[in-house]
Parts: sequence; C-alpha cells; structure tokens
Amino acid sequence: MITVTNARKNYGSFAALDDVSIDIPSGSLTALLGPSGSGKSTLLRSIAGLEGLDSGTVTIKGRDVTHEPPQRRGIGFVFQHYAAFKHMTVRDNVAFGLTIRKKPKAETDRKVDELLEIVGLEGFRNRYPAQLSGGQRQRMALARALAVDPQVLLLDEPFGALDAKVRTDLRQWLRRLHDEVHVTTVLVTHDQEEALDVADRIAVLNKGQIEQVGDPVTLYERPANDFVMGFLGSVAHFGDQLVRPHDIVLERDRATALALDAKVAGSPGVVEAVVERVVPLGFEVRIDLRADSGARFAAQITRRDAAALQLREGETIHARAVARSSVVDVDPALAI
Ligand SMILES: Nc1ncnc2c1ncn2[C@@H]1O[C@H](COP(=O)(O)OP(=O)(O)OP(=O)(O)O)[C@@H](O)[C@H]1O
Repeated sequence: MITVTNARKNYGSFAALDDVSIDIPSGSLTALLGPSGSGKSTLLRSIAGLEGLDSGTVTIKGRDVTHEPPQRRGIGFVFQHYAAFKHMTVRDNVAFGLTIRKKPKAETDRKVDELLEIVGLEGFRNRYPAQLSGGQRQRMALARALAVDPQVLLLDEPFGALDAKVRTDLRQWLRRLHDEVHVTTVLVTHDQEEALDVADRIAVLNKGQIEQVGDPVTLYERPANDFVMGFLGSVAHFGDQLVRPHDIVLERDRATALALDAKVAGSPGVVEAVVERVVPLGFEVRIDLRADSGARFAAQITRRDAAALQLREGETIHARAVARSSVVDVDPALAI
C-alpha cells in the first residue's frame, strides 16, 4: 500500500497539490487522471521522491519515506520520453540497475532474459536504442525499471509520445504485464479511455485536489460530481441534469415517452426536440438535437434503434433519460 496523507506542494503562491490524501492498494494498477496542470505528475513525483512536499507524508508498505531520497524508496520510474543510454545495447540498458548494484553476471543475465521475454524484446538484446521503434523503447524502459524488483512502478504518461495505434496496443500489453507481475503500479494519464482501459482504480484530479477515487465502473456510472462525469465520457445537458448521450432514449410518440418516463423516479422529464443531424458512428448513431428552449444536446443510440425510428432531419422527437445512476445535477444556469 502507498499512502499519501495531506500532501501540499506550492510553486510560489500556486498550489499544485492542495491537501491530497490517497491510499493506493498493493498490487493495484491505479491511474491518476486529470486535465493538464491538475497535479498528476506532481503527485507521482512526490511518491517517487523526485519532488519534496511542503507538508504531508508518503508511506510505502507502512514505511514513512517522506524524507527518503528516490533511490531508497524501492521504486521504478518510466517517463514519457525515456532517456536510454544510447551507447549501450538493449541488454546493457535493462541490466543497468543490476550492474551498478554489482550483481553476479549469471544472475543479471538470467533476469535480463526473463524481462526481455516479458516485454517481448527477446530478439532485440544486442540492438542499440536508436534501432528500436518508440513503442519498443518504452517497453525496454519498463524492463529496465522492473529489473531491480521495485515495490512500486511509477509511470508518467509512458505512451504519451506514441501514435494512437501503438498507444492502444501498449496499454493492453501493460495490463497483461501487470496481471503477470502484480507490482503496485501508478500511471499518470490525461486520457480517460486509457485510464478506463488499463486501470483497476482511478483517481480523478482537478486543480491540485482529488475529486473521486474508485474503480472504473463506479466512476463512470456513479460520478461524484459533474467534473468527474464530464471527464470520464461525453455528457449531455438534459433538463436540469447531466446525462450520458447513450442514456437518452428517443420516442416518436409523446404519450409513450411520458408513460415510460413516469416510471423513473427523479427523471428530468420528457424533452421535445428537433432532430438536427443524424450521424452514423459505426455501431452507434449520434442524433444531434435542439430542444424548444434552443439548447442543443446529443443522444447516442444503436444502429438498430435508429433504423426502427427512421429519424429524419427537421422532425420533432421526444427524448427521455434512463440510467438514473449516471445522472448528476447541474448548475441551474446551464439547464435547458
Ligand atoms: N517546477 C515547477 N515550477 C513551477 N510550477 C510548476 C512546476 N512544476 C509544476 N508546476 C505547476 O504545477 C501545476 C501542476 O503540474 P503537474 O505537472 O503536476 O500537472 P499535470 O496534471 O501532470 O499536467 P500535465 O498533464 O500537463 O503534465 C501546473 O500548473 C504546473 O504549471
């Protein structure tokens, strides 16, 4: 378990961490998710010891490491742009931590072979970093961080500089790697899809504070507030509430819409809206709508439902919301 308690970090008068407390369970893969400048990297670097806190404490496995230097915290760290030793082979880069600890060569070789296999770089041991792709370099960085058997693996946007396809492949690979080695991992990302995809717990940060911590399903389905809801997926302003576009149901018939809506406690009601655009998105179809009040919102429905409704642009439809769990109240000024 990593425990951060009442962490504060100021840069001048700016609070990068404003009284942050979080428990990160052993063996979990926890994502620190938030917009740029929310304090994710500062929190990660504080856990690593690369940043000193103004106040508060960090413990790793029950040991207070607040005043310990990074090398005494039992951590492995991977950055977005990994600084590999260019003149060293992949083998020597991965072995680095073991070599400086003067481990016997046979033990080092065995460990490096095992790690290169885990990260899928067995055939690359004699190459130099310049002869690797970006994704391969980041995998080498992970192998290097894991070589010294860290208690904690800290990853700061490790796939941030890679293209979308490689990024998606690598995050699925990271999930499998984590299932294999179980090292407590903290991943900084600003990408909600990445966090939902790989993490078993997500902490959402905003302006130096933690808004909510939980598993991906809880955060998505039961966001604590509209910031978390908006950050974890698209939202529509519906009545006086925020809902997910796929939680809006469209009915051609007003009486049906009203009857079905009456069964939902606390519903924002039925909104009459004009279909402005029908946008096919593959499996789903997005319907851009304009309410009587002039407010615009979008519903997302399956192709099959869209085909059954046969919506035409310019016609009037009746919209209602379902899935009460993922509805949060919004500021009345934003309501439609
Ligand atoms: N060394 C520093 N000196 C002054 N301000 C800093 C320093 N490091 C970070 N900050 C500020 O602290 C805030 C939090 O930075 P941090 O890097 O933790 O954010 P982040 O959530 O990781 O953002 P990003 O996704 O853009 O990296 C930012 O507003 C940043 O400008």
